[in-house]
Amino acid sequence: MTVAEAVKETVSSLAGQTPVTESAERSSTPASAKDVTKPGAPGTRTKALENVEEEGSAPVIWIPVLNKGTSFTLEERKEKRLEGLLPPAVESLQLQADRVLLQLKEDCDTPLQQYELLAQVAASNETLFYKVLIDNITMLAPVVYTPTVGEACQKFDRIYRQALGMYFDHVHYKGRFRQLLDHWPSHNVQIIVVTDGGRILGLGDLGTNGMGIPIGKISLYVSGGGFHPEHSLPAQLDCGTDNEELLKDRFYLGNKVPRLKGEAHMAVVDEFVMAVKDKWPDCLIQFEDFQTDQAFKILEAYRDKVLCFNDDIQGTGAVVTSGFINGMKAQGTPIAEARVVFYGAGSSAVGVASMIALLLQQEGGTSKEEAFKNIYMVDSKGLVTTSRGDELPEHKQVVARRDDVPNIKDLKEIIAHVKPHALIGLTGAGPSFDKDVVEEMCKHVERPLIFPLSNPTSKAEITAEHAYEWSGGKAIFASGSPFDPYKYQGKVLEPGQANNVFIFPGVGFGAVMVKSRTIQDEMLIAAAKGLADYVSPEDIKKGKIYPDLGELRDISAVVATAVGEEAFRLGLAGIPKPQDLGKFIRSRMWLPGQPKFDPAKSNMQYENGTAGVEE
Ligand SMILES: O=C([O-])CC(=O)C(=O)O
Ligand SMILES: [Mg+2]
Repeated sequence: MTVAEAVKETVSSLAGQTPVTESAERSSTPASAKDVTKPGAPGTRTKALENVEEEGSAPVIWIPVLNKGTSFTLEERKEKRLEGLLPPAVESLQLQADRVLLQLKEDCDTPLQQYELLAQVAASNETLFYKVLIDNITMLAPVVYTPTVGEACQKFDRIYRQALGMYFDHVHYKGRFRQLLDHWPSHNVQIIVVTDGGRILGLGDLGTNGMGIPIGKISLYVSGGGFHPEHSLPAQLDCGTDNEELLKDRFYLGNKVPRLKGEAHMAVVDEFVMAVKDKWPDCLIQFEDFQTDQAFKILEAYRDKVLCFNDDIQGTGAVVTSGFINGMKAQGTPIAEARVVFYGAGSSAVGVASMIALLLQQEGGTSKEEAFKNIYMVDSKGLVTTSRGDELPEHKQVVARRDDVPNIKDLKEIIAHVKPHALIGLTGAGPSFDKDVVEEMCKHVERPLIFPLSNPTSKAEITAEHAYEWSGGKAIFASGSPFDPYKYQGKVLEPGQANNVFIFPGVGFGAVMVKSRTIQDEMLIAAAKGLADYVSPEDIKKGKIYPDLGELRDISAVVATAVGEEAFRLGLAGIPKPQDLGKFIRSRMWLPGQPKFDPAKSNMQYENGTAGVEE
């Protein structure tokens, strides 16, 4: 006798009735106890009951994007056949959120435990997850995102409970990616963050463990940018891994094959991009944490063809450009005169340098060559020059110095030679700005910009404490991972967070809402300026050059509007121009507990005279 039959027999004997029919029992009795998956356990995105499978729909409490859990009213429980599937209390979303907050505070000893708890909530009830995240973004961004997400990626295969996104596995499914996309339950995906795990933060090749990054970025696209969760998709390209430890790890979840290189790698990326464009032509693809060479190749291949950008090259480029604009204001240095030393010459460093050079071009009316004259890149061999005798990869050739600079290797000596206004660390290598380096910076500029941007915290080039102590409290400090405020001689100094989280949610939302065909660097400069203007002149004078993360939603609305405006200016937007673009953007930002935006119910006015009709 199967479990289902046993249950039926018990039910009918208790009720003194003939056995209930299959259809009459379908919302209460599992066909097989083995098949029943509790909400939040693996497999809930799909079907868990045999009879449900036949009918093609699972109870709504098992679909994370639709589940409201104990918030379903008695009427809804009746209508959706949920009676008996929930405890009696009908709770508000706020009360549900209070419970999660209590659990986060009282039941979790470490940020990683909080990460795991939140992942569990996300896997069963996305509305609740986003309510908690949005209302507590300052406290929880460091949990779902940098720096805790770094640890979560390192341990992804150990703490794994839920897929939470899609995996494009080249070993088993190459040639079938388009078909795989049809398995994703949402029919309208507007934003995808994709990685191949090749260079996760400053932690190197983490293979499929890198999936934590798309999941974390997507949670900020929704909480910070305003996308509806149903319109978002975290994606992992499994291209193998060269990480020896993972290859030996019995829990590792990816294919244990060497990482694809060159054309074979590009073929997998290409199949993915083409599949997405075929299924969701207006969807934005954000490339994330690919190895430097591949990151540039991928960006060059698609930047003018499809709606996409690379967050490490362009997102980081824009966020640092924003801090640079405000930092120069705080210093009183005209932008066109500012000299910048980059410690590191990977994708992010070259991305930031190129973005700052574009700003210098725009502001100073200079040529590209002229703009690059104020930029000095340093890699493991010292100053990057065309004359130092090694063969430079393409991305370094753009930023290599062509003039007659000496071949210096030591960072302190380079600073003594260049006398920079800003020192930007993007090595991914950990502490490297020592006391001598900071003191040398201070010899030439009253308030030097010191930006240790490598993530997570352990990879930062210098801590806030050291930067403030060694500069006598003078440094204008911003880091990629958050640092706590620091008390220097009785004065509380607030480190800024120069993380692309201030840029990507707004850039993505703005570009998608105006249906931009592509994303151009001018749009990222517009984002950088929008972010820079968000900070008040009084704060800038005090050395506070970035806003607070607590304002992320409002910041993203401002960034999205600036990006949308620029898309219209460049002739890339695919909708008529709304009379009030800011209002248009804000009206579309989703909040938990609210229905999806319905264009039919909107009465937006457009510059071309149309009204009401939107998409
Ligand atoms: O994820 C972050 O915090 C910023 C980023 O893109 C990186 O470090 O690769
Ligand atoms: Mg990144």
